[in-house]
Order: sequence, then C-alpha cells, then structure tokens
Amino acid sequence: MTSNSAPNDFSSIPILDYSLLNTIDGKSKFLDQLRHALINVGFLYLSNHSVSQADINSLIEYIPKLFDLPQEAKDDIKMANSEHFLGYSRLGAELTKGAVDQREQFDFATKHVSRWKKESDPDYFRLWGPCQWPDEKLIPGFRDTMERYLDQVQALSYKFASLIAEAFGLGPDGLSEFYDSPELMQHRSKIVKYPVVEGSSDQGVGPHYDAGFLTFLLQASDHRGLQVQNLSGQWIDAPPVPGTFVINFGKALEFVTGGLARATSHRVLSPKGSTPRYSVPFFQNIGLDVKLTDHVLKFPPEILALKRTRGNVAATDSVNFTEFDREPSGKVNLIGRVKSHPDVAERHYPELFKKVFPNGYSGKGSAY
Ligand SMILES: O=C(O)CCC(=O)C(=O)O
Ligand SMILES: [Fe+2]
Repeated sequence: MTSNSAPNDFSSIPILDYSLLNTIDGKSKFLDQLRHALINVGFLYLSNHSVSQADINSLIEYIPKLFDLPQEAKDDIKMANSEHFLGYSRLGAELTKGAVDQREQFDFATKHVSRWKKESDPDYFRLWGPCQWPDEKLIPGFRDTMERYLDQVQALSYKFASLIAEAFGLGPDGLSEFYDSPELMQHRSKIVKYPVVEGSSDQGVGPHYDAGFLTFLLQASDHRGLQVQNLSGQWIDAPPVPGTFVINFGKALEFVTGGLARATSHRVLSPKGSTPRYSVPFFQNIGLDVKLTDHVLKFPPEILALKRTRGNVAATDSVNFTEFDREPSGKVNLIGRVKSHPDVAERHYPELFKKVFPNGYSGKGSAY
C-alpha cells in the first residue's frame, strides 16, 4: 500500500517511557505519544513502568517450572473444574479461525468479591470467581509471586485507563464509569507456553482482537513471534523488549470510543529453534453489568479530527465481538468463553451451551 492510503501507518511499535509522567512537560509528551498510539497503532511498549522488575523476574523463573509439573498435577486444576473458566488447558485445546492454537496455558485472575448470590442472578455473574492454584508443595511460592504480580499490574492498568482518558481530552476520571468498585472487579491473566512445533502449522494463536479494554502483555522469553497488523494490513513484528510491557486495546475500548482507540488484530507464530516461547497476558475487564451502548462519551472536536486523519483501517480477517451492541459486557465475555471452551461450558452453563451450539460441538472450541 502507498503511504497516501494511510498517512500515519506504522512499521514498528512505539515505546512510551512511563517515567516521563514525573514532570509536567514529560506528562504532556507522554499523552501526545499515547494519543498517537491509541488512534493509529493500537499497540505500544511501556518502559520504566511501576511493576517491580524483581517480581517480574521471579515470575519468569517460575514459568518453565509451572509447565514442567507432572501432567497429573496440571490436570488436577483443569479448567473444566471451574465455572469461572480458570485453570489449566492442555496443548491444542483451543482453535482460532478453525485452526488449532499450539499453546498450553493456565488462566488465573485477580482477587475479587463475587456478585453471584442466588440462582436468579444473571449467569454471567458466575464468570468471575476464585482461581485454581497448583499444589503449593509442588511449586512453593508460585502463588504468592503470581498474586503480587497481578496486584501490581491491576494497579497499573487503572492508572493507564486514566491516562487514556486524559489523552482523549476526557479528564482523569473519564473512563471510571466502566468499572465497578475495585473489590467487585476481576481481571484475568494467563501464563502461556508456545512449544516448538514440528509440521505444517505455525499457529501459536491465530489472528484475533482482544475483547476488553486493555491488555498488558509480558513477553517472558527471548522469542519473536508476536505480530500486529498495521493500518494497511501488513504484519509487523513486536519482538520482546526487556523491561517493558506490550499494551494493546480491546474491542470494548474501541466500541466506547467510537473507534478512536484502535483494537488491532494480532497473532503469535510458533517459536523456531529448540526452546518454547512464554508469555503472560493480563486482560483488564470492565464491569460485568456495563452495557456499552448506555455509555456515550463526548470527545473534543480536535480529538475527533485525528481519527478522520487516520482514515479507514484495512479490513482484516480477525474476528469481531459483535454482541457488544446489545449484551452486557459480562454476557459478551461469557459467550466468548463458551465458544472457546465448550467442554467447560457444557458442564457449567448447559442452557447457554445449547443456545450457542444447538447441534452439539465437534470436540474442540473456537472463540471465533
Ligand atoms: O502470547 C502473546 O504474545 C499474545 C497472546 C494473545 O494475544 C492473547 O492471548 O490474546
Ligand atoms: Fe490477544
């Protein structure tokens, strides 16, 4: 594509320095860069952030040990046990766009107080709940390390949402209406292993958008593999940059900002060589009851003009989360989980399962 078709197109992902926020001039520069990344890129690296590097290093050290636990110990905490879709998923349990994702993963989440009280409560209140942790005796200290990590990324994610609101001219509290009080919120995080695979498929995870507001990704090994699609549709590498998070924006944020914030399609290619690639995405959620169409944000005209300058984004073959225009956020997420983990859904949400799969399902889930 020529540069005319997308004047602000990108061939690399910008790095934003969180320590710029320590001065007034620095903050204004940071917000300019953030606005550009939101509107034109949909991805950024964040350096000098507030999460302890010692805690990150300690988490990274645990990751191979976690996957090396005996298969039985991993299956003891399998996701099928959990109506909250938290726990362990074996390699190849998920599909994206009809092809098997070559990854093995553990889903964890931040601590929270459940809103599920009685049968008549909406089914999606049960989507959030306690984690399944591996046996402490087999991997001592892991739970504590992961919980410390989750607490810190959660805190950073709220600060970052407030910066996004400022970058869009809404004021620091401009997005707070999307969150319930902190104790009622729950955000999810996965620890993922992409093994080296023999054979024809190199799909670590196929092209997709993230569903929620913000994703904070820790690339926990040295491998390339993450790629993001630019405005004209080319795949751009997002290699690991030590000491940073990769941050990207999900469909819900794109929806409530009328497309000002870009949800950018991305994928992961399986690693080459002899060692696995590890990553830890953290998905910041919005309140379960939030119906996006009830929230109309008003942006200053000069901000809206920046979106017109960007122009239209090339069509991608990534999937969409179309239900946001009619269902509460919790329901949209629950439907996504039912599609990606039908075995869990059949057990814990039999009625919804029947609606989503009226003819049953063929053994594997597909989020999209
Ligand atoms: O593992 C990665 O680098 C990205 C994973 C991802 O995009 C996802 O799980 O949504
Ligand atoms: Fe993703």
